[in-house]
Amino acid sequence: MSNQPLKFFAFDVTAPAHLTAGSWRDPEDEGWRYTDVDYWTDTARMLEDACFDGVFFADTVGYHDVHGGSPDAAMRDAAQFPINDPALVVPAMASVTRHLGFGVTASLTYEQPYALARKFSTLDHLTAGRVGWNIVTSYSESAARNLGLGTQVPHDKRYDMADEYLEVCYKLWESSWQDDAVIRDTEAGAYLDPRRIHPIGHKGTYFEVPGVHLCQPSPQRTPVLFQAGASSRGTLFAARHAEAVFVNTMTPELTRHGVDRIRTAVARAGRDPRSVKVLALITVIVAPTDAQAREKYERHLAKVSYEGALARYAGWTGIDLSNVDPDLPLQYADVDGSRSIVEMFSKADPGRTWTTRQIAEFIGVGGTGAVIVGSPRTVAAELRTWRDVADLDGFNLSYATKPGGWEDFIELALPELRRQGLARDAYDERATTLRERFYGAGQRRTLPDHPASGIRAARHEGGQLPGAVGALA
Ligand SMILES: Cc1cc2nc3c(=O)[nH]c(=O)nc-3n(C[C@H](O)[C@H](O)[C@H](O)COP(=O)(O)O)c2cc1C
Repeated sequence: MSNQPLKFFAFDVTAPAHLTAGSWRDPEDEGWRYTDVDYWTDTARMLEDACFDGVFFADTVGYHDVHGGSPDAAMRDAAQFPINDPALVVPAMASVTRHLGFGVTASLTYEQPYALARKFSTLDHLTAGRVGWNIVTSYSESAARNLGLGTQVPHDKRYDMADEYLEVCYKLWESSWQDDAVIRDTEAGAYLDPRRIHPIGHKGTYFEVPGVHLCQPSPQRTPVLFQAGASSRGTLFAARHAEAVFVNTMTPELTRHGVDRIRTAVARAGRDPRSVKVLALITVIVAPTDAQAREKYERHLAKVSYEGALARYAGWTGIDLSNVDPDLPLQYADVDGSRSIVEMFSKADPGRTWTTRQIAEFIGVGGTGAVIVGSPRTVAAELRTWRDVADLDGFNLSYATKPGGWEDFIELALPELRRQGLARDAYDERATTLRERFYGAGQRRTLPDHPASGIRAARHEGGQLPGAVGALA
């Protein structure tokens, strides 16, 4: 268990509504401003003033059309739809901040590694090393249909492809360019020294990338790698590649089982299990007193869209519950969508069964994460319990309305968390990149036991460089 101050990320999406079904109906909610760049720069300033570690953007390249066999319910409730590309607001947010990190979800199923590696190198340059990639393989049939695959790649095969995808990215980020390849030698007439830029020569089962990376080395080279799929295959993937995992939550005890499983898998993969940071999805509803917080929560509950919640569940998992008796208990089924979400409402707690109605009620506020409701003291006590029981490093904070949910957290809960040593009140000025935020000042590159470091070492430090593109005259 970590005694460091907790890490806090704001969990958001570039869409009018995220995990709380019907949040947009609250007059205080400003989710509709997602198309306005000022909204994002204001949010960035607010989070940096409060010393948040970062903002964490969810994303999907599909829409929820499984519920009732149509996208109607998702469209009516703005259930993660319409949705813009989060990567494109990051440079604007970075330009008004110096410390805030950016976790950006991007699917590897619909973009070649060569193109994605370039996108993240660009973001790492423009954020001065403050970017992380939340690696997802996507759960959405509609994404597969509209992006040319017809149907989804089967669940476990997606992760097999993802392993090779990461290998290609590591080669591009870590080994293609030497640190000193940009020389800007006006005398010799050479901006670059081609001898220091190397083709990666990758030819694998799924990908072929013979050439060089398009970008010069960025501050972190490999962005901080996040992962959030907790099925058996997903956990194996996380154990190899993730530097931080993002977990759903129901109770601290159940979350602990998942966290133990991840740390055991990390150790089996030959890495230090404590080096993988665990962030939990949580929504905090805080007010000056417990009673006022409860009232606020009831107000949010009254606005929850039952159909909107089920449209989300159906989209995430591929399971349509629209024609199921809402009070019948449900059982686990293997799906090509998110298996961890199906597991959460079936196998995770052997002592409990779930009905459609209960799933909709749970998801309604804060999605697949627990909701903490109370005064600043209650919230601090709860977060401490979650940290200790579930062995967490921090939280990804969702909201019932935005930006009010985070404003309340910052104004009311943070001072108490700071008093109790649970939250920082200043940034470490020496740790300027996102990776240093996790591992301390000076650690801009992946840790030695990470596979990206293996590729870096094999190509550079071992002196065995692959053939250079050309030679300077
Ligand atoms: C807390 C949390 C947040 C997630 N956010 C996203 C997201 O924004 N976009 C996405 O495509 N998948 C998201 N996922 C889905 C997973 O990353 C994963 O691709 C999916 O759950 C399927 O993998 P699994 O069967 O191993 O769980 C999220 C999962 C969790 C637990």
